[in-house]
Amino acid sequence: MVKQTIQIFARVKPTVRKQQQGIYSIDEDEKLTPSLEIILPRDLAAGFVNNKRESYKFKFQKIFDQGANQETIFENIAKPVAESVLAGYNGTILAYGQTGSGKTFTITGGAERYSDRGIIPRTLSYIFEQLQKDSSTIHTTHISYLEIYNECGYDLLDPRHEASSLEDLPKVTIFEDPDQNIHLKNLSLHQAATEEEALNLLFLGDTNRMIAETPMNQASTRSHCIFTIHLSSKEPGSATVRHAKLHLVDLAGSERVAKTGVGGQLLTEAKYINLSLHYLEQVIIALSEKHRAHIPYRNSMMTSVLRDSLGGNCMTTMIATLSLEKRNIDESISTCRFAQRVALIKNEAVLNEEIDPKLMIICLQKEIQELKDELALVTGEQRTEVLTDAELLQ
Ligand SMILES: Nc1ncnc2c1ncn2[C@@H]1O[C@H](COP(=O)(O)OP(=O)(O)OP(=O)(O)O)[C@@H](O)[C@H]1O
Repeated sequence: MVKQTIQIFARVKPTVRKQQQGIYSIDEDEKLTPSLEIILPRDLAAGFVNNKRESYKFKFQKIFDQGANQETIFENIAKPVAESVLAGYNGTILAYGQTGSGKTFTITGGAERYSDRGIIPRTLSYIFEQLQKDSSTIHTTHISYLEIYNECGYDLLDPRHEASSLEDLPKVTIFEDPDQNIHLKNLSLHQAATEEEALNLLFLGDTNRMIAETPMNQASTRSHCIFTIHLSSKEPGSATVRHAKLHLVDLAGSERVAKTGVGGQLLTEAKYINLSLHYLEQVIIALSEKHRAHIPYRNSMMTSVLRDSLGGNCMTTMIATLSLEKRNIDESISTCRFAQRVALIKNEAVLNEEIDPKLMIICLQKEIQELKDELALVTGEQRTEVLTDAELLQ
């Protein structure tokens, strides 16, 4: 078992204007945990908080400033998680931040340049490369891609997606088995034998992804998306199968409704998004408090799906994406505050091994035959007939 708190990282999006200097600073002392200081300009300090504090400091595992490229992000954040998934542990990477702060860019990547590939394509590439190297184990990889929009789940890899509107598609629903394990109904799992097949599934899902526009971001994604890589592996001849899941999560924008200036349908979306992020926050608050017996996972679909990633059997990492411009200071502070709470959550990851009953029968049959052969050798009696009822009973 590996006990670990959720790892938190910060990534600052490049700003267009030069005037943003002096709004934040990063202290990268080798001995201490790096800290990000957000400095409130005087005019904002009076309005934003009553006690007129002028700077806020937040600690992160690592802080990636504007110049950090996608390769650096992958190497530092995603690769260690991918490695533990390959070793048989569950992993989750969550991107959290306001609209336009770079969540999608970090998780999926930008379409313009190959070097802009984000965590998902790079992780797929790394995982398949490692699986290919390890020829002593039999591996199977499946992909699922879930979108949670207005508290309803949709399968982004449903082939009917292109032909039907969202409302006509069967909703993905949650059910809990008697052992309290969560299962998702109507979410398809697609086998991917190669990196290319897995990437095609990612592109298919992204094409189907619900996009609506808000005044803040021309192509803002108003939903939560969970891309999951399911890995199974077993040694040849063994009945023990290892399962590990890697959730790569692009959350919807965390900003408040008032600021986006939306109405009608978009306001409904914003309410739902805020509601599900509010439930996520409640779960995180409950988990970060000691001795809390009840954790309200069931309140929303997202927290139900991510139950294991939050305070459960999983190695979880969160990336706080920040757009550190003057007008975004309050949102950036609230993103950092959220991250500080998340950092208090302890997870306990265990190896997910189970015995495949069919393989077990084959192994036992083989063992029986070997024992029979051994017995025949000792007694000198070659018996081929089946056991009598009395012998079976015995
Ligand atoms: N580190 C970065 N380097 C270069 N461009 C970036 C970076 N981060 C974000 N961008 C660009 O900024 C824009 C907004 O980013 P992105 O769509 O990833 O935001 P988001 O947080 O996912 O927003 P939403 O909540 O709407 O999904 C995009 O055009 C993206 O390409």
